Amino acid sequence: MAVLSRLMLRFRTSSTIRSFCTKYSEIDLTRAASAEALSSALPVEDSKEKGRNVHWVFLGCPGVGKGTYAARLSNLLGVSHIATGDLVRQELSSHGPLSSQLAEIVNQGKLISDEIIINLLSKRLEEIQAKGETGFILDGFPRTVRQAEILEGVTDIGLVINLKLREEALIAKCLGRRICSDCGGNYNVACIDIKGEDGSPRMYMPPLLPPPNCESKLITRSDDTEEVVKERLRVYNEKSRPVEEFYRARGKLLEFDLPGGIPESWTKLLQALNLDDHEDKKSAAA
Ligand SMILES: Nc1ncnc2c1ncn2[C@@H]1O[C@H](COP(=O)(O)OP(=O)(O)O)[C@@H](O)[C@H]1O
Repeated sequence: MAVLSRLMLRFRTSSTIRSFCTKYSEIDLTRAASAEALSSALPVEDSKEKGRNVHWVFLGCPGVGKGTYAARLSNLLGVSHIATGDLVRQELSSHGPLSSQLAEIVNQGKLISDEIIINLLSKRLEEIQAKGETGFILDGFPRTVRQAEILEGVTDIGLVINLKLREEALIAKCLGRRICSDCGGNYNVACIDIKGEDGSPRMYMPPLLPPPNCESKLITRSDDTEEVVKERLRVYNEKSRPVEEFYRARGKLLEFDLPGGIPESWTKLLQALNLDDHEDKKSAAA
């Protein structure tokens, strides 16, 4: 508890918080800045039901496929998938008081402040708790060592899966990403075929094309331009790469090199997680 109080104190008195207090008076900053908010929103553990104790995190560069595999795994284990990038995009589309400031940060490829992201995450965790759920898979959080410390102070993360892919494939995947503006389906028009060099295997990822009824409704994320993707990769290396080390040092990091497209990678990921005998795996992949 003392550790948590110290974290909260540091969190509350930082200059970032003070500047946001002045700038974004619309949001409840005491709550936003409080690790306590996150702590109280976290579901209470109950080991009796399947997946309820899963408190896992997906790490990895932009475009690596965190969303795809976190969603499939959540489906398989019957727990909530919480993607902080989706929470940010929801906030943007709500056209609330924070929207224009957030849009500027996201479209520059920068990170949202810890306090705003924790505020959004706390609200989502409260919704999950209200539904009586206790397990979750986080995707896109933590993204800084500070966020990791705050999370570590309020819950015990069991496993951190670090997805890895070569940088040229990451850029191609981000640029090929498409979303159906009608059904929200995620697709990718990139066909990635990278020849193996120096003993590394060939990397082949076929496109994930939309069904005919989505074809005319495809949109691209505003931060998926080449310039912004490169900045997001730079920011990942600067701010999020140390988070890998944070969890490696605690023996929680599972490194996973994606071998290729979704079917092959999903099968190998389940093997790495010792979930390959899971009875529901076929339906989860649907
Ligand atoms: N934990 C976080 N901390 C700060 N900013 C975040 C966080 N999660 C998401 N964001 C913001 O939302 C944007 C989109 O996030 P996400 O969809 O996870 O992107 P990516 O494809 O780069 O992994 C990020 O570039 C960042 O501006």
